[in-house]
Amino acid sequence: MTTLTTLPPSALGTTSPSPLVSVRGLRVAYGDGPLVLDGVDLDLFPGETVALLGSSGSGKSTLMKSLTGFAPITGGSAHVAGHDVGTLRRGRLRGLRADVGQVFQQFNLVGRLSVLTNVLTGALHSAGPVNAVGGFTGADRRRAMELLDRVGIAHKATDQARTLSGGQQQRVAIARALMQRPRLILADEPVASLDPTMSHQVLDLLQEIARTDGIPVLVSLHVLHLALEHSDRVVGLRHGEVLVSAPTAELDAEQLGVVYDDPTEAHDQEADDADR
Ligand SMILES: Nc1ncnc2c1ncn2[C@@H]1O[C@H](COP(=O)(O)OP(=O)(O)OP(=O)(O)O)[C@@H](O)[C@H]1O
Repeated sequence: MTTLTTLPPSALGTTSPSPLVSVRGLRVAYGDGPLVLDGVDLDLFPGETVALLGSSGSGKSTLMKSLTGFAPITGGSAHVAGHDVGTLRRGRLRGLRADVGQVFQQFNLVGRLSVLTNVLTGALHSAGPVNAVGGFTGADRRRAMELLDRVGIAHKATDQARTLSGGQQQRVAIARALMQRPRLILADEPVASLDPTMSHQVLDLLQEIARTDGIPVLVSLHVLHLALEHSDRVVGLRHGEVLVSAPTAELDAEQLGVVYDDPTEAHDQEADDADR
């Protein structure tokens, strides 16, 4: 089995920033079950987009959940924006989760609410109970509109979210994540429900946000060539272990085949994507 690991460019040189996320020897098991993550190391640096690849069941979602305290850490450590996730008690998890913007495959918008209100709900992560009840401020509304403008759908602000296309809904979800002023963005299969054109647009947007705002973006993807086109670094998981961690520019589809149970899986995905 081949393990391909090189340091990210941002980790080289004397002026390199500290990682915002630092995971070492992470082990996760659900209940009495087997280890789902087995000794995972991961660093995420400001401004980089890291694609997370692996077969179904390899542990991609679990790794993301472990960064927000939603997965049972049984060994090793995960530090996220200054939080030591494995040691946080329930009350402190709120602070961690306010620092992490999340984007999901099914967008997770409230369909009957307006696009603008959906974006505003991102502000609730940092609001205390009084603010949450008291409504949103004018400054909140202005910021939400600016974010909708940034993601290209300000003209849809008053529409019900359920009336938007999938690609538009995912843009709303990204604006909502930005509303909470995240220090990290986790995107779990954000384009799995989108056509190829929309997929490229959404991934371009995430990469632009990472670069412009200096926020690390960790994005799990099933389609290999999307990872090669839209990331600065690739981390490949297989059966809960990191087999590949290298700058995207140093990788090709052949090398990434090692992360799949069936090496042809990677190439089949590209054919599937082209057929859609
Ligand atoms: N809440 C849970 N309880 C028990 N087992 C779980 C739970 N969540 C995930 N698992 C198991 O952990 C393993 C990894 O699952 P995970 O969802 O992290 O994989 P994945 O790589 O994200 O897969 P996919 O690409 O299909 O989303 C699987 O064997 C899964 O059955």
